[in-house]
Amino acid sequence: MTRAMIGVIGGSGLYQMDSLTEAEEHIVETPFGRPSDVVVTGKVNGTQVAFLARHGKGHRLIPTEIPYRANIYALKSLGVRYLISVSAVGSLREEICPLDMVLPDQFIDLTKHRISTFFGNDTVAHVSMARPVCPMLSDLLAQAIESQNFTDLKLHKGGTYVCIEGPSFSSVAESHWYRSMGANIIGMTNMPEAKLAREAQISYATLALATDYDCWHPKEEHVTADIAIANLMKNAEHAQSVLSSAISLIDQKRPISIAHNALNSSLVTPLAAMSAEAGNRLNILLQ
Ligand SMILES: CSC[C@H]1O[C@H](OP(=O)(O)O)[C@H](O)[C@@H]1O
Ligand SMILES: Nc1ncnc2[nH]cnc12
Repeated sequence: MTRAMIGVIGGSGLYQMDSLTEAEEHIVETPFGRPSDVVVTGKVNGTQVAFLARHGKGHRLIPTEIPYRANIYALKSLGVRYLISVSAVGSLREEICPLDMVLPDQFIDLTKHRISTFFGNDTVAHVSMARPVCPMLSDLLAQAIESQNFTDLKLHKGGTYVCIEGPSFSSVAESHWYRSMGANIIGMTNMPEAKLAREAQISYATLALATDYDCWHPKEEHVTADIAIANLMKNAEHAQSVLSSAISLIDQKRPISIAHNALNSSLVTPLAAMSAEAGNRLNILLQ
């Protein structure tokens, strides 16, 4: 099967990569089931990339239903070492306007119904999530955004993404509560995705695209799916050009990431003490 060092997970509004040539679709089976959709491999400016639509083509999966483990495992089994997550988010800050881009560097996980680890069943590991985003990868995304000279949006480097279970949007009280926690943006999908990427030793960074002001803002309309979707289309167009440029930069620089050897200091169960089945299951993550 074709291998790719760089992976892209496309969120709401981003169901394919326009710049991908020589596209091949792969139905990937994993010990954690099938991913959200086929993984599409192909070339962007000559660099091999693997793309996966997080909600499936046609947006069929609510955030709770997304097979996060299968998605990350499938990408890792295709050779992915750098993963760009593209996500629609609500803004929890006045200065982050709809259409702006944010490169979050922290997450708060408020999800309730998702399995957030590959471990268990005979294997124990505790990875560090102190710095969940790879700073070098995020810097390359920033360079790619700046190289586009967008005039209609701002880039915000850093910030905290609070991840809720959804699929309903928040109440006004919750929205104020997230602001009081110090969160800057809100979404429903980056957890447990970022945790699983770390367990799979994949460098992870999010390109967050603001669609709305959630519902805390005294003057702006409370978010609805229609409001978010109206901005998603413009955001997706911006994201396509950023991705092409970021992929070339990542291929040139291939930055070292703490994620790449995250399991060196985190695996508690010695490989020799695991069952053969558990060892095989984790083999891909350990590569
Ligand atoms: C259609 S707006 C709400 C939807 O968009 C975000 O998804 P993604 O991160 O995949 O772009 C948000 O988390 C919700 O799932
Ligand atoms: N306000 C919001 N809350 C949660 N997820 C979102 N995705 C886009 N806007 C959002």
